[in-house]
Amino acid sequence: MLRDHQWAPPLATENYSSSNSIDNSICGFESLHHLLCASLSPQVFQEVKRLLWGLNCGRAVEPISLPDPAKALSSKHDFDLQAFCFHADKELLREPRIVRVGLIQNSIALPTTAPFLDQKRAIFQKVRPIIDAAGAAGVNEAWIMPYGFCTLEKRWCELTEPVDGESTQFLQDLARKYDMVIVSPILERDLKHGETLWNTAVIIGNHGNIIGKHRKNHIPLIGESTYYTEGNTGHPVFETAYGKIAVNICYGKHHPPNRLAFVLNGAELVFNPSATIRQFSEQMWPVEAHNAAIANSYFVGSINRVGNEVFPNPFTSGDGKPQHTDFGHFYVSSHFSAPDGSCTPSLSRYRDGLIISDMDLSLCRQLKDKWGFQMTPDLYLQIANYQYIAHDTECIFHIPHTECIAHVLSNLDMHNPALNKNILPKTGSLDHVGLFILIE
Ligand SMILES: NC(=O)NCCC(=O)O
Repeated sequence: MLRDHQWAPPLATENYSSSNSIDNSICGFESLHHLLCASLSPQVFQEVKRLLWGLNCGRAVEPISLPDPAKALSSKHDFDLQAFCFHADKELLREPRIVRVGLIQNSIALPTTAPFLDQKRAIFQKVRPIIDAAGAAGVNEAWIMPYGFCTLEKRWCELTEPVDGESTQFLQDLARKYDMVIVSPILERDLKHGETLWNTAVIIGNHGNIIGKHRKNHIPLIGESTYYTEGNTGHPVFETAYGKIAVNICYGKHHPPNRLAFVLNGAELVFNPSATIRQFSEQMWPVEAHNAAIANSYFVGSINRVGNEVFPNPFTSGDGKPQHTDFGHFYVSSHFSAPDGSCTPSLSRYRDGLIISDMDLSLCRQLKDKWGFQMTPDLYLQIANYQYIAHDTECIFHIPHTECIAHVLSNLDMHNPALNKNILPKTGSLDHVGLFILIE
């Protein structure tokens, strides 16, 4: 949007691999949606939109208008603000279950060389007006710190917090103030159990209470695995005042059985807070999110970090390329995907932003009834058991904390005791989560 008027179609010979490397835009546009809207005739754009973003109840996903104070905050603090609505069919026996959900994408606020406490507090200050803007909150993987894991330096461990630490306290006040549920992904230090580190999402209830936590359950081999291991919280689904939610942290989005486990435990909305760059997964980003929503009949909220983070000491990424001081451009592009295959456009590829969506959670059940993708869970449970046996000899000593077992048991039991009987041997270890907000 910022530079749309300067854009001209690229020459056929132009090297697309460098076409977005200067300002991280897409040929001068903030998002694919902006690019196509400006480049195609209205009729062609309508048809392209139908194919790329789908139809919800027979119509394009509708933008909705937001109150003026929210728009004023977005102009004043220069963040992208977009809002949409997903409908469901009217049911005879159930009232619509409409919730309003927000995802926040944000960059770090100070250079990675600034004192750590200043870095963290500056992010709080920056995110505060975005949360104020919609009375909704957003998600990023480990949102209160740079993505320092790529450097392999252990100094970033100083930015760990316990589940009830400073960032949780900061968000608890806002959760109470706006009556919203917030998911906050942090680098957790478990002070009660040997100071173990985890990549964790804390789920804060609308009364400021801590509902629970989830620990990232698939760790990519790109540095993170030298800080923490796979989480031990299973696939918890959290009953909130507004709906049943789960968090599938970043790399977990690539694992279909992982995505399936959340719906088997009752999830209606799954957040995917991420920290990832173009070279890894930009082309997979919308495809995997939409696929997760379709295959599991739940809504997905995908969020990524913003910007390029430059670190003081050069490092390599183990790919044979020269040393560098930044990991790469986080392509951001936060958006929502719905169980019927429709989705919202993405937020800016390079600016902070807040995307809000009203969604009727009835759509989850309606799609289950229509397509029946969950009619044959036993097939998948056999696979789950097989995998468990295959790993058994290696993993037998990985006994989760009692507290975690209890947590997993209660979550599983609550939603599907019949299936849990079979799932328990596999999920007898715990995982974690990210950050999002529900309003109303
Ligand atoms: N942070 C993280 O899990 N990154 C993995 C890369 C990706 O999944 O795109």
